[in-house]
Amino acid sequence: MSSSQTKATFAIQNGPSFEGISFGANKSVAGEAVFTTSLVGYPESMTDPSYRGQILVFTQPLIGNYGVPSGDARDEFNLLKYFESPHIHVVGIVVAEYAYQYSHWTAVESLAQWCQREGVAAITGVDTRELVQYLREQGSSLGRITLNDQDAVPYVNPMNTDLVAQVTTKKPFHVSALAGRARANVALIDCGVKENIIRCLVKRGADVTVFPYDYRIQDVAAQFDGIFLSNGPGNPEFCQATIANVKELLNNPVYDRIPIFGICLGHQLLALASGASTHKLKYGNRAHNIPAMDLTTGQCHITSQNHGYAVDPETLPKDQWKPYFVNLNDKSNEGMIHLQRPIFSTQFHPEAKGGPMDTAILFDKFFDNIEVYQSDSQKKNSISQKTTHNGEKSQLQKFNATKLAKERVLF
Ligand SMILES: NC(=O)CC[C@H](N)C(=O)O
Repeated sequence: MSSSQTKATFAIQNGPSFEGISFGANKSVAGEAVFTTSLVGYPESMTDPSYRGQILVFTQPLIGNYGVPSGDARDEFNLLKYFESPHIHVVGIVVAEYAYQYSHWTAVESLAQWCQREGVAAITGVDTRELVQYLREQGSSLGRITLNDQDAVPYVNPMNTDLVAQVTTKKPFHVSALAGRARANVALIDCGVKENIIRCLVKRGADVTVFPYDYRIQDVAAQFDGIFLSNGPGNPEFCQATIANVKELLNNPVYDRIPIFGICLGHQLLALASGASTHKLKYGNRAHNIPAMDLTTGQCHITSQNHGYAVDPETLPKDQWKPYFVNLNDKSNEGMIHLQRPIFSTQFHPEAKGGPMDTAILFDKFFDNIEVYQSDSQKKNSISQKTTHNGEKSQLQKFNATKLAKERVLF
């Protein structure tokens, strides 16, 4: 250790402590300690809003070697090219060996510089094998990073707070398909959506309107060809307003042809809205190579995942739903499909960029459902009649997508 380096400690509540060196912000932090076995994708993972409030331990020993790409770079849809959201959401990271030298054609700064700028703590020199063995046996635990010249901060459990409220867009915004390519209008409920999910939709020809997580989506459903429920952080039970809104979509027969697709938290919210339950997993699934079997075909897909909760498949109403995918490692539920309606959801991330793209085909399935719905104009019209009949007047008239913000509204 050189004289310019700051010593740091990573401690687990009621568990072991590890000494190391700080390479991040000059700040002590606390959160839920979780681990990922992904080999690549630290910029994507750290900016994924689903990681809000967590301290992320990387089992890949060398981290930082390809630096950090530009957070300003945009693609042809004006979406962030390299990040999943504009800022880092983990409160801290723990690595075995930080690569002080980085090299990559997209890199504009080092991981250390990025963490310092974003106020994120980072510690290197930790035996992450020993640490992860502990977390695997003990289950996910609270942890904290303390810079040794500072007082330790109290342990906090981010799962006791409404994290989705912190990451959802504050106002609706709109992302358009390329000119001349639009073939569907999709409403996306933003519980902490990743940029690549929006990209997967607009790339296939959707004009996407993104709504705050508690927006009464049933009031505007008439003007959309499909509804998407996003990923997001924390315990799904905190999203009571979203659950109530989705429940109305599920229970009112007027909506019974509208396609719905949910990913990760979106899957859990659909399950809760259907009357099923969720539980916290012992230590969650965070990796890019988790096998999930499609129960309708018997095929196994290698999937990207990042979740701490799971749906209890036996609590799904059997006359309406069947499990769609199952995790071949721990046998947890990985998705569900409606028996009568064009609705399905997955616990894994079919869009995930750091990992395999085996299941991106599920976005095509959503668009197939949308096409069927679009050709059923009678059904679509009955929704607009319902929304006007109620005296709640559809917000269709006053809702003009072209006037909306073009990116997420942070404050
Ligand atoms: N990536 C996600 O959407 C995570 C969902 C939920 N917060 C969980 O941890 O299970």
